[in-house]
Amino acid sequence: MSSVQVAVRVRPLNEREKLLSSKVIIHMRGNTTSIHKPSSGRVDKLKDRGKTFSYDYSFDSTDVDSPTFASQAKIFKDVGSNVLKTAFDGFNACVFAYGQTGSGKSYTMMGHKVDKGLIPRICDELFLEISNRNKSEAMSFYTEVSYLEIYNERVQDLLKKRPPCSEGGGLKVREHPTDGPYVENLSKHVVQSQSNMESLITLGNASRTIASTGMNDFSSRSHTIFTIMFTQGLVDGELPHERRSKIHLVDLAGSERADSTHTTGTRLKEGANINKSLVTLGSVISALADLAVSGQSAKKKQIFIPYRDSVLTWLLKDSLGGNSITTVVATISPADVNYEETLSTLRFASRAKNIMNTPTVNENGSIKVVRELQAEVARLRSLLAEADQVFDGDRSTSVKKGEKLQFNEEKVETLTKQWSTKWRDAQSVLEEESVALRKEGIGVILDCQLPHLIGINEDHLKTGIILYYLKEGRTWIGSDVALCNQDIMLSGPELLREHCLLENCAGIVTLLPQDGALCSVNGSVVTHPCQLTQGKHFC
Ligand SMILES: Nc1ncnc2c1ncn2[C@@H]1O[C@H](COP(=O)(O)OP(=O)(O)OP(=O)(O)O)[C@@H](O)[C@H]1O
Repeated sequence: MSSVQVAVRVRPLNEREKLLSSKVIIHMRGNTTSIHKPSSGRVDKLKDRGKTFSYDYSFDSTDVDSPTFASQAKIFKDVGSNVLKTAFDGFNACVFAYGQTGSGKSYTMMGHKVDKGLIPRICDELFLEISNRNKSEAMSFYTEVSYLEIYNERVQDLLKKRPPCSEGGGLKVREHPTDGPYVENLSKHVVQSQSNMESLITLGNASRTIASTGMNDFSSRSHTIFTIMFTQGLVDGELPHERRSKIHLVDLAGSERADSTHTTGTRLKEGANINKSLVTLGSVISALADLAVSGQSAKKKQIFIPYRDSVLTWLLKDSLGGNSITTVVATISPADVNYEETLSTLRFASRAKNIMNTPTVNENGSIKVVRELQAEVARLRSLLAEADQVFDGDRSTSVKKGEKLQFNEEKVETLTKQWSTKWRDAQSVLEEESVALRKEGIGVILDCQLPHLIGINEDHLKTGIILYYLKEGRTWIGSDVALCNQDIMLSGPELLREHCLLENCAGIVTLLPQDGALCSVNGSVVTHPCQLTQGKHFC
């Protein structure tokens, strides 16, 4: 069992709060956070209106010159590095940022280019650690990411263009009998470097639903979940090991109050949906907290956790009360004008502390079987050795044990081989640089982030489709009788020996037809250099 870790972070006063001459009502000391109610008169002043909460971390980011200032690097050191340790140990991890609109959730999770937040720092450190471990251990790694947003209770893939939710383009959430809730058809991208990861983050962020509200000029109007699926493989002696972990990094939309955000129309509808999932999140957290304190009592059986009441809680089911090591970062404003919202966030964070999760190391099931068989092999071997020393006259028992031993040994060998082949295949996908085949429904989808050509035979009765991956530099296309070797060899009546060449310069591909060669793009004949883009039909 592991309790949810809770951190609270207070940001500096913003320009609006300064214009309103707001007072700072948040004070942090060690792990505690105190809030003081803004006074409205002399009588108020006489009462002690301060409330103090204790958390795992209280991060004070109000004043960059203060010796206790909590920078982005400090948040990563205390929260992010723990996430990575958890993942390398084979557990699932989750961090989610919760707080009022404009309180610093996106700043904490994503940050800015020059002041990176948790997500980019975790990704950078992940690849740094992978390269360190690659040097010293016989280990290999396989990393995939997905990025989604939940907008108006619909799930949208941020890494793949699909019809907008308003046109019925939302993805479906389903439940796997053992792996739990998942998003059907959500794209997963194989990532092999930090720069690869950075491009995907930039791509996803550009697709987020953001708008200006009264509280924040760049307010996130959706909840986002950035997920890293991380697998480690190792053959230690004869024994294979495979551990998988999922890291969910969640940036929630802000809790709204129509009066403070001056919302109307679309923004109001968004606000209602954001509130719906945040209210459900609050109910789930309260129910889980009750569950943790109810021990073995009869009341425990009556506690219902309303995960299914919102898409957000349904997808985060495992991170809340399940198989994950989870951290909540509650972000708050220091200003007196936000007293009510801030107090409500601090109370939410306090309740979240009570949640108990049950993280377990995620091992590949077939490898568990190999381990158990190995243990059985060792046991049978020692029984046979004992029987040889003290011959008890019962040969048939020894023969049976010997046969079982041989059977188990063969099974261990076969399963180990099967796993090694599967793992090697996964690794070769990485080597082929981001080219991956994915089953989708009854079809197969090709994910390729590099420039490529797909060759379709003119004879429609032939079913072979060839993928030509376009390397950086020049790719020559011609016939097999050309004077110099052609990279792509085709055949056909009008094909010249050296027909054309494709020049790939940092992902920009230009077609250069040779003199007299018949080339066409989207049905128009091309005789001069022409830039090709995704989806063009080139003959
Ligand atoms: N710790 C901090 N230090 C400096 N600036 C901060 C900090 N936290 C937030 N800010 C600034 O405050 C503004 C609002 O922050 P941010 O967009 O992260 O809020 P949010 O909670 O994600 O809001 P929303 O829910 O509306 O998306 C941004 O301009 C951000 O740069």
